[in-house]
Amino acid sequence: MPRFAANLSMMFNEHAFLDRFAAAAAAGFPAVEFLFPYDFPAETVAERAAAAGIEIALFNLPPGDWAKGERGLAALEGRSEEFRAGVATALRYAEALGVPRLHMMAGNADRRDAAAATRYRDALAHAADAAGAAGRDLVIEPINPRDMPGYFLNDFDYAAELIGELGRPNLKLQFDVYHRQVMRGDVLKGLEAMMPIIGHVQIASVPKRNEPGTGELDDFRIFGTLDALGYAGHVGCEYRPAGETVAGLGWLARAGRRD
Ligand SMILES: O=C(O)C(=O)[C@@H](O)CO
Ligand SMILES: [Mg+2]
Repeated sequence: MPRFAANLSMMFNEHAFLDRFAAAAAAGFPAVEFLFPYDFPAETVAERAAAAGIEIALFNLPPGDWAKGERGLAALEGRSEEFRAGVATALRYAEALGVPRLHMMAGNADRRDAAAATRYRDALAHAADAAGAAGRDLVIEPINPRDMPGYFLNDFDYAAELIGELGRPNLKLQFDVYHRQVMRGDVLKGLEAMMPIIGHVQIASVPKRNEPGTGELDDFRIFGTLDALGYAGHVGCEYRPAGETVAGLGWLARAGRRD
């Protein structure tokens, strides 16, 4: 069975953010992930995770003004100083929280705009190098245009090409099964082909983005494939519980039973 990480931005929303670490641990998760820790001092988040005895698998670099619709700064014009400050902040949090990898969001920009593509590439090289110097991985995630219209990184092959071209050993792909299925399908072959560059996996049912096992894919077969491919990283459970979080965890018991 893969190492599941509860996504605290979507799951356990019955509790305040800092209480979700203990709730996830009590529900049997060995790890968590979330969008952003920056509303709280790093030391406070670290204390809550340590008290719950739970590992933090991943969080994102600061995204710009999320409430105003910004979804990362990397490809945006005139924001490189803010982007670089965000990289430093994220690495400070990663150190305090003992987090091995960070997700760099791209921002809303047109991938066919050569200037935006150059900005994205430069930002990626900078963030990967800074993360590498701090002993951390950096991951990038193609996101489907239905959920995030206008998002720059909306193609798996493009992401894989960039990772290959930049050639940083700590720069990897975040393979979100939900986005892959919405954009392209061919999930099992995609996992197989991209496994050498995959640094993090996320899962949710398609199309409702609820619990695994409730949508159009055989999510349990996907878990088996990840095991068969030797994937040793985390699988982030980035889904919106259809009801109360714990009441919807039957899928986790079933994944453990492999039936
Ligand atoms: O939306 C997703 O999928 C994510 O993984 C987030 O980190 C970015 O919004
Ligand atoms: Mg995702």
